[in-house]
Amino acid sequence: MRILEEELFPTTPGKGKMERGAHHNHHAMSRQFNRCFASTGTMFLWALFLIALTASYLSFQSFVDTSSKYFTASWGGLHWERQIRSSAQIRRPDASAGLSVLVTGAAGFVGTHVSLALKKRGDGVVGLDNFNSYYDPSLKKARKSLLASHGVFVIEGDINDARLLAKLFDVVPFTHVMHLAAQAGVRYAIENPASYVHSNIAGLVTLLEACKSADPQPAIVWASSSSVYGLNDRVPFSESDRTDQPASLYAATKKAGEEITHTYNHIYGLSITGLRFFTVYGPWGRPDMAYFSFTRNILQGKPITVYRGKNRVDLARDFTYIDDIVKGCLGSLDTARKSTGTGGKKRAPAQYRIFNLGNTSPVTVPTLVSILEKHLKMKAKKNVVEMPGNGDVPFTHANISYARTELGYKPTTNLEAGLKKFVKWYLSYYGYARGGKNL
Ligand SMILES: O=C(O)[C@H]1O[C@H](OP(=O)(O)OP(=O)(O)OC[C@H]2O[C@@H](n3ccc(=O)[nH]c3=O)[C@H](O)[C@@H]2O)[C@H](O)[C@@H](O)[C@H]1O
Repeated sequence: MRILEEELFPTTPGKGKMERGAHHNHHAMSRQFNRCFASTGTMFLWALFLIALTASYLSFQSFVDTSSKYFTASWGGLHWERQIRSSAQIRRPDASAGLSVLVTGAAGFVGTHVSLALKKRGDGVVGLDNFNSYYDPSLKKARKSLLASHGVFVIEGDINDARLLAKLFDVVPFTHVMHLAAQAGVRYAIENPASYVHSNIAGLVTLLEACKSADPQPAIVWASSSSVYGLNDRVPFSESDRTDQPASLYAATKKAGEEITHTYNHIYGLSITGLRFFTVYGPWGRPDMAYFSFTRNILQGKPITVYRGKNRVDLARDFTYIDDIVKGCLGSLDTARKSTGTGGKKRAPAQYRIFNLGNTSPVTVPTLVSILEKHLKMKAKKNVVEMPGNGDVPFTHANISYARTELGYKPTTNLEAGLKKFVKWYLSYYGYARGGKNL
């Protein structure tokens, strides 16, 4: 018994046996050697087995982590369905003219504003958001509370959760989907490329699958991006300009979204409107964006980094105020024609549109900083550095003629006025207005 154990689990494989073997004849030695070799081989197999076991345990753990990260939301039940139905209820005087909209990314910046605007005019709104931690989730929770106080219910869930989506379309026959959930940010794609594929590609397809199978099929309005113009240098950017030279993975996933939505329009008759937003800013904005992080740093006396293009040329953006964007979104929902498919089959050609929603007057980043300095009554500590090659483009500038004609879109807030409103909100939200503190 002891021998067997020694063969199976030698403490120092081979060593002792070879030393003993020196006193035996050649055959005995080779027998010993074979046995020793067999023992080493057995141990090797055991080691392999243990490694495989550990690897499968780890990958299972990561699968569990990933799944639970995305789908931890607890949803379902009668109370939950009642909340959804109530939130989706149209309360316009003429209910037949009202919309019932599923807003994805509802606790996001644009999602919050669009949801509020729809609710205020009596449309039904149900929000969906995964509350991920790309930026401070407490800001998203605060937006959720704001929405709740206006009667908009936001479900905590992921657009990749097909079961949840199917359930939602089961509970409410949404007329429209305003799809704003996405992994945003141009430069973050270098750090976390997978998150862009997860939300902007996989999530989009899961959502489109749910919309295609829904009965009735909703019309879809969704957020593309000015970044699809990439290295295009024809100004101002028109919808017909080339968009095949993206400068970032973010841009590439938004461009892919335009192609993917086209496919669903073509095959299944989904009505699609893609909106190319140009650097949207305003109250309740995104902390990862330049105007927001500059404000935070200026108030805290910390330096800001201002990127500059090649040959010391300032970067410029067609910064667009949130209220103008909201008008463009509502105009798109109102003019969207119905989807034409049923039972997952197209019955007739459906509408497919893409619009620029910009402000039409680009402003340089140093000018953005001076406007903030003026409103904050504080000087920024600026580090001017050459733009790192991580996805930025030198400038953006929207031609909005098409949106003006089709949607009646007409931006009315310039950067000076819009930043004034943003700073007012920022000071109040973070407690400065009450002599409070930096967050
Ligand atoms: O239109 C869009 O489709 C995109 O708009 C937005 O991207 P951008 O236009 O890059 O906005 P934003 O980060 O505010 O940088 C503004 C300027 O400040 C410069 N910038 C930025 C950071 C910094 O530290 N320093 C700096 O100079 C920077 O080089 C740039 O010139 C959205 O984030 C994005 O999700 C997408 O929707």
